[in-house]
Amino acid sequence: MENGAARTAPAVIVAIDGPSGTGKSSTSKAVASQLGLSYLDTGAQYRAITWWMVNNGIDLTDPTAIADSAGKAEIVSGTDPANPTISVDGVDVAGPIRTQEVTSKVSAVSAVPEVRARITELQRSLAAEAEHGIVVEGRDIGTTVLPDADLKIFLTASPEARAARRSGELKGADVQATREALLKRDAADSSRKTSPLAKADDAVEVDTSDLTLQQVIECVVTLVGEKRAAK
Ligand SMILES: Nc1ncnc2c1ncn2[C@@H]1O[C@H](COP(=O)(O)OP(=O)(O)OP(=O)(O)O)[C@@H](O)[C@H]1O
Ligand SMILES: Nc1ccn([C@H]2C[C@H](O)[C@@H](COP(=O)(O)O)O2)c(=O)n1
Repeated sequence: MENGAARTAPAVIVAIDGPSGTGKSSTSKAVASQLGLSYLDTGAQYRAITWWMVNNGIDLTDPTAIADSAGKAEIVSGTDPANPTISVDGVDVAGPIRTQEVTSKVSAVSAVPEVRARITELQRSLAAEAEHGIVVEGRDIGTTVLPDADLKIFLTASPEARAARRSGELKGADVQATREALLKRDAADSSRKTSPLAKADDAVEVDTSDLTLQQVIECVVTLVGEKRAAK
């Protein structure tokens, strides 16, 4: 659908969840662009708060210290799918939040209930402000952040496919080590007490292991079209 046509369609809220490397960001950004919707990468928000805590010397082995500083950083997300942005206290952190250090620490920070409450509030207000609708991707969007979303998708892929994708991105990183790191983060994200990574009962599960990115995008665009037609 052209963007002009999308503007006349009813606003739609799409939640896309799933483990790391299943294609959430790539799919969500493309679907939002194609349909004229806003786009929110919630993982970037958890990474941003983790980056702030690392930079401010917070002891990340101490959940109380994490909880005490959960409200201190000002996190701002730009929701244009053509130019998604993320800043902390006015500093563009799009690059720094992707370091190995932040990646290895984000699960510990995002497991703390006070952090989740703060970030969930931000996510809900961004979704409420999105005039034409929004695609929000993460781990708990369909189950917790936006339980009334019009469409919920849960993307999966085999650990092998996900590791191969990520190793390609990291230019020759060891596939086995990448696979272990992905599985370790998934285990931590799935086993935390507060809003763990989980498929909502009413989510559509899409296994992307043997699909091209384009096929996944087309599948989600079709599902959004069906939901809109039924509205
Ligand atoms: N269906 C697909 N086939 C092949 N490669 C894909 C597919 N989907 C995504 N990719 C590639 O896999 C990599 C990871 O995708 P993406 O960042 O969208 O995943 P993600 O689920 O958002 O991961 P994370 O949760 O870790 O941020 C990217 O390089 C992307 O281009
Ligand atoms: N809704 C969300 C989104 C992300 N997280 C946490 C768990 C992830 O390991 C981390 C980074 O996410 P990514 O950039 O890999 O998508 O953030 C979460 O707990 N809830």
